[in-house]
Amino acid sequence: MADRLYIFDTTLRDGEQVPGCQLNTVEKIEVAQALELLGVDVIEAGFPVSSPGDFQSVIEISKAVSMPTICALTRAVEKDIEVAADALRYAKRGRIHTGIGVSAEHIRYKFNSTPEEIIERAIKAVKYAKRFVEDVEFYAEDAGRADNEYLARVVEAVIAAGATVVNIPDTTGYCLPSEYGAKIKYLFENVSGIQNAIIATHCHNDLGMATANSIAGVMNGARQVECTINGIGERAGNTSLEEVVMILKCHKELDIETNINTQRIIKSSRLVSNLMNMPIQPNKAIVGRNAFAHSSGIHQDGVLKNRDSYEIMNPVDVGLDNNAIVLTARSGRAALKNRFEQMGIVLENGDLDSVYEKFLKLADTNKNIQDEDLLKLTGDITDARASRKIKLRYLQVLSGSVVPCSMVRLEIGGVEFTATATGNGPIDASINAIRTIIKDQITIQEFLIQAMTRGSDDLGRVHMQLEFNGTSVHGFAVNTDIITASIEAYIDGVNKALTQKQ
Ligand SMILES: CC(=O)SCCNC(=O)CCNC(=O)[C@H](O)C(C)(C)COP(=O)(O)OP(=O)(O)OC[C@H]1O[C@@H](n2cnc3c(N)ncnc32)[C@H](O)[C@@H]1OP(=O)(O)O
Ligand SMILES: CC(C)C(=O)C(=O)O
Repeated sequence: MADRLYIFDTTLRDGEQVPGCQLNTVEKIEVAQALELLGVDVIEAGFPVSSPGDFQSVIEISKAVSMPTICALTRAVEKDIEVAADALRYAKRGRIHTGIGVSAEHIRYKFNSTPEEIIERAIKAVKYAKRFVEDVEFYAEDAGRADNEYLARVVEAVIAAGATVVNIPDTTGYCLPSEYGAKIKYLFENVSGIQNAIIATHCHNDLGMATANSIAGVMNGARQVECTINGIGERAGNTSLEEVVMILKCHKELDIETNINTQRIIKSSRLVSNLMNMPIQPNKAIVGRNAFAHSSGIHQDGVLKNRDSYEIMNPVDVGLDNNAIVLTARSGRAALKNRFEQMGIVLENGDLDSVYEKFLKLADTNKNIQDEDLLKLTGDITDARASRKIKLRYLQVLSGSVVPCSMVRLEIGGVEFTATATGNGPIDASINAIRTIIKDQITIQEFLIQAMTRGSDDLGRVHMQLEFNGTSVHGFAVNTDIITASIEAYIDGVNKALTQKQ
C-alpha cells in the first residue's frame, strides 16, 4: 500500500502574512471551506495572539469546518499558547504549533541566548501546550541553516516532551534539495524516538527551491508537507500545494498518496488569488494561465495528434475543461484548422492554405487573435454561413413572485420567429422558448456565470458548454444583464453547433 503524506495548508497563516493579502473572517471561512473540500489534512488558521481579528478567525474557522485538523501558531511563549488553546476551543481536532529558532543566527542575534537555553525553552513550550491539546507540533525555526547535530538534539528533546509532529523549516529558503534531503535523513538516522512523531517540511522559496526541497524531504521520510495554495507566503513564498500534490500524482514510482481531490485545484487557486488580490503568474506550474496552453505550431500539432506528445498531466485532473491551443504567429495549419473546427467551420485543404497565409500576416502584427478576427479571414467562405446565423432580436422575461415566463424573438436567415415559454427561472424559461423554435437536440453540459470584477453594476460573463451530436461546443457572452448574457451565450453555442451540422 502507498504511504500517506499529510498536507498541512498554511495559506491562512503564512500565506496571509503577504502584504495586501489580509482577509477578513468571512473571507477566511470561505477559503477554509474550500480547503476542506480540496481535502487538506490540516489548516493552519492563524496566529491567535497576534491580533483580536486573527483570534476570532481561528474560532470561526474551527466552527465552520470539521474534517481537517485546525492548527494555531504560537511562539514558545506561555501567553501565546494559552491564547491559541482558547481560540481552538471549538475545533473538533485542534493542534497547537509552537516552536523557536534553532540556528546559530537565531540563537545569538534574535534571542541573545545559548543552545542549551533554547532546548529548555523548546521542551517547556511543548509540555505547556500538551496541557491544553494532545496534538502538539513543534517548529525548529531556521532548521535549514542549523547544525544537524544540534538540530537532532532539539528534535529528540521535543519528541520526548510529547510533540506529535516536528517541523523542520527551511525558513530562509537557503538549502539545496540534496542538503535538505540529507538533513531529514540525518534526523531519521540519529534521533531516538523519531518514529513517535511525524516529521514535517516547511520550505520557503527564496531561491526557487521550496517544492524541490519539500519533495527531497518526503523522499527521505518526511510525511507532512506544509504548503500554500499558489505558493504564496512570506517574502518569495512557500512550497506550493498544487505542485507537491501533482508531483506525487505524476511520479507514481514514489508510491506516496495524499487525500487531495486534485480536480478542485484550479477552483481553490482562483478563489485564493481573487480574495487575496494576488494574481497568479501566467507561467506558474499547474495553476498559471499558460500551464496547459500550447502556443507553437510543432507543439500544437503534436498535442492535437496525441496529448502525450507534450502533456505529462491531464488538465482535467486539476479541474480544467481542457488544454488551450493559443493561436500565435508561431502556430501552424493544424492548430488553425482545429480552431476553426471548434467554431464550427470545416476548412477544406485549399481554403486552409489561403486562410493560413492571411492568418500569418495578421498574427505578425496582432498578438491577441480573437475568433472574430479569424472569421473575417475566411471572408466569402463564412459569409454564406453567417447569413444563416441565429440572432437574438428581443427578450422579455418575467420573474420574481410569479411563474417565470419569457418571450424570445430570434432572427434566422432574415426571418423572425417569436415564442414564449415558462420555466423554473427566467433563464430556463427563455431557453425553453428558444427550444420551441430550434428543434435540434442541444443539451447544456456546463453553465457558468461569473462577475468580471466586483459590485452590483458589474458585467456578467457566461460560459456555456453545449452538446450536439456527440460533440461539445462552447458559447460565450458578456452583458450587464446576466439573463441576456446567458441567452446570448446559449445562442452563440447553438450557432456553433448548427454550423458544425452544416
Ligand atoms: C517563523 C515565524 O514565526 S512565522 C510567523 C510570523 N508571524 C508573525 O510574526 C505575525 C504575528 N506576530 C505578531 O503579531 C507580533 O510579532 C507578536 C504579537 C507575536 C509579538 O509582538 P511584540 O510583543 O510586539 O514583539 P515583536 O514582534 O516586536 O518581537 C518579537 C518578539 O518575540 C520573540 N520571539 C520570536 N520568535 C519567538 C519564538 N518562536 N519563541 C519565543 N519568542 C520568540 C522575539 O525574540 C522578540 O522578543 P523580544 O522583544 O524580547 O526581543
Ligand atoms: C513558523 C515557522 C513554521 C515558519 O513559518 C518558518 O520557519 O518559516
